[in-house]
This record gives sequence, structure tokens and C-alpha cells, in this order.
Amino acid sequence: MNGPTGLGTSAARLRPPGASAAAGGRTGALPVPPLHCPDVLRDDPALGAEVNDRLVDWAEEVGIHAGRLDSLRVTDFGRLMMLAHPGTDDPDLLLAIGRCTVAAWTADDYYCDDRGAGAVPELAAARMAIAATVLDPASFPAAYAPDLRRAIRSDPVLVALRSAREHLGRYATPTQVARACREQLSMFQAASAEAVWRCTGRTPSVWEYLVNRQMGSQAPILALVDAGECYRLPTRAYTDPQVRRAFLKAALASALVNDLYSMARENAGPDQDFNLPVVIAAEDGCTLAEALARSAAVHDELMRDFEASAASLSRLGPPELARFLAGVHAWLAGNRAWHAGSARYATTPAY
Ligand SMILES: CC(C)=CCC/C(C)=C(\C)COP(=O)(O)OP(=O)(O)O
Repeated sequence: MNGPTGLGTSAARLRPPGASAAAGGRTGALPVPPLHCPDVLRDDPALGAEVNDRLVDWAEEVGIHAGRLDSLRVTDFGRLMMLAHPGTDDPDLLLAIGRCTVAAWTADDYYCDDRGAGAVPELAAARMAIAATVLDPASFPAAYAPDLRRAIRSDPVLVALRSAREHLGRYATPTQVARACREQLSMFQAASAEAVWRCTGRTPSVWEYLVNRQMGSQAPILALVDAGECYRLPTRAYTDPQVRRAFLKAALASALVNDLYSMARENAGPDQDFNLPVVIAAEDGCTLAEALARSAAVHDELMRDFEASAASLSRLGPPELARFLAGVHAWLAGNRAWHAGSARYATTPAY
């Protein structure tokens, strides 16, 4: 039976039994259920390795993951790029999107999730607000502008975000860059909200969690599917409400794949990191194994809805829309395959 679902009604919910490392509840033994998700369209390990090496070099250059570059390397974001963007063989282009991906993931780790990397959940919202000014540059009074410039220069996460955004501008149109930045601002907002749950020890309702996860999905990278193949989806099509609905379903499905594969890692950490199975287990009072199955069903519903919408929208829209939606579908396949293989999400977390 579902519990109360209004905003704020779950303030007293705690981690479900078995979800906490402290309670001895490492959940690594629970396998991810089979998911409704297509197979990847290409697997070119050499291309993935080249992109990954160059991503790690860039991370070292901008100063992120200092002392932890090996963990970044085995996470293998280069492989994610290669699997998720099968429409291009160009390592430079994959590197440009890869830098944005690594910068976004790093901001989330360094500001919100990973205390070992300096995350302080109480400061997450304030730090994310500063990060937002890198994506949508602040226009400041002269007396204070040097302070902001100094702050950006001295924080490797901000340097990475700025570098990634500037580099993307060489491969994507201003409209595509603006689109990705807008999606990323939503992601920052969602990460800030999640940090509040962590600080207050409050587990959100399932619907509330889903609202936040849709905003905190991989949408900033999905929005670059056309840039990754050097064509441009017209703005009219990207912003069409029906296309938006389909796109957001795909984005949420991709984030839920992360939740399912990341649960062992997240539940083993010192803080409760939120993911759909944990939130469902808390709300429904079920085991994590059952919550995993229910989460997979939510994922599958989103995927099927996306596929049905994509099929009809592709018949109605301009040719670029059919190509874009097919690209999103391929991206989802790459995202799942990467999560299944990355050392970051290994059943016994690799780091
Ligand atoms: C590529 C991109 C814009 C990612 C931003 C969203 C994001 C950081 C995730 C979807 C990952 O979420 P989460 O913090 O749960 O990731 P981990 O499980 O810690 O890898």
C-alpha cells in the first residue's frame, strides 16, 4: 500500500532496513533486473580508449580528480561516449561531449555526493549557484567581478565546467550549447535539492524523487545527440511540447538506469545517496529486492512510452527529428551498456 504522498509528508521516513552500510546492508548482491532497453549499435574499444585517455589528460590539466585519476580512468567515460554516440567516429567530437559529461559528473561528486572529494552537502546549493554562473556567465558590477573570476579560477570543478563549455562551442552551434547549458542548470538545481534531503535526513516521496530525478538526469548530454552527429535539430522541434515530453521520459529512463546500477555503490557509502529503489522501499515498506523490480518496471514503462512517442513523432516531424529520436534511443542503449560494465558501478564498488 502506498503511504502519504503530499509534499513534506515523508519527513519522518528513514532509510529502509538493509539500505545502509552502517546496518550491514551492502546491496551489491542484488542483480539489476533485465531492462527494456535496446542493444548498442557499435562497440569500438579502441575509439573508446582513445577518448578516455584524452579525457583523463584533460582532467589532469584542469585539476579535477587530482590524486584520483586512476578512478576516473577505470570509470571510462570515453567508453560511454563511444557507446552512446554511435553516429560518429570522430574522437575530437566525442571528447568535446565527454568533457561536458565528466565536468557535470564531477560537479555532482565534488559538491554533493563524495565527501572524500570535498563534498559538503550543506554547501552544495551555494556551490551549484556559482557553477551556474559558469554556464550562464554572470554580468557583474565592476567592483565584484574580480572576486568571482578568482573564485572560478581557484576551483578545479569550475575550471572544468568552463573549459568543457568553451570547447563544446567549437563543435556545436550556440543554440546547441545554450540548450545543453539550460539542461545542466536544471541538473544543478536537482542536485541542490537532493543535498537538502541529505542534510535534513528526509527521504522524499517517490513522486517527489521522480520530479527531481527528471531534472537531474543526463539530459544535458542527451541534448547534444544532434551535435554529436554534426546536424542540428531545429529549435522548433526541440521545444515542441510533445517532443519535450518524449525527451524527458528518455532522460528520466537514463537516470533510472544509473539508479539501478549505482545502488550498490550508493548504499555502501557513509551518507544515504538517493536512488529510486531506496525511495520505493521506504514508501512501500518493501524489500530492496522488490523495490529494484518495481524500479525496473518504472524504467520499462518510460522506455516503452518514449519508443511509442518517438515512432509517431518521427513520422510527423522534420527528418532531423526522426534522426534525433533515433539518436536518443541509441544513446539510451549506450548508457545502459556502459553502466553495466563501468568499474564505478561494479557489484563490489571498485573505489
Ligand atoms: C552527464 C550528466 C549531465 C550527468 C549529470 C547527471 C548525473 C550526475 C547523473 C545522472 C549521475 O547521478 P548520480 O549522482 O546518481 O551518479 P552516480 O550514481 O554517483 O554515478
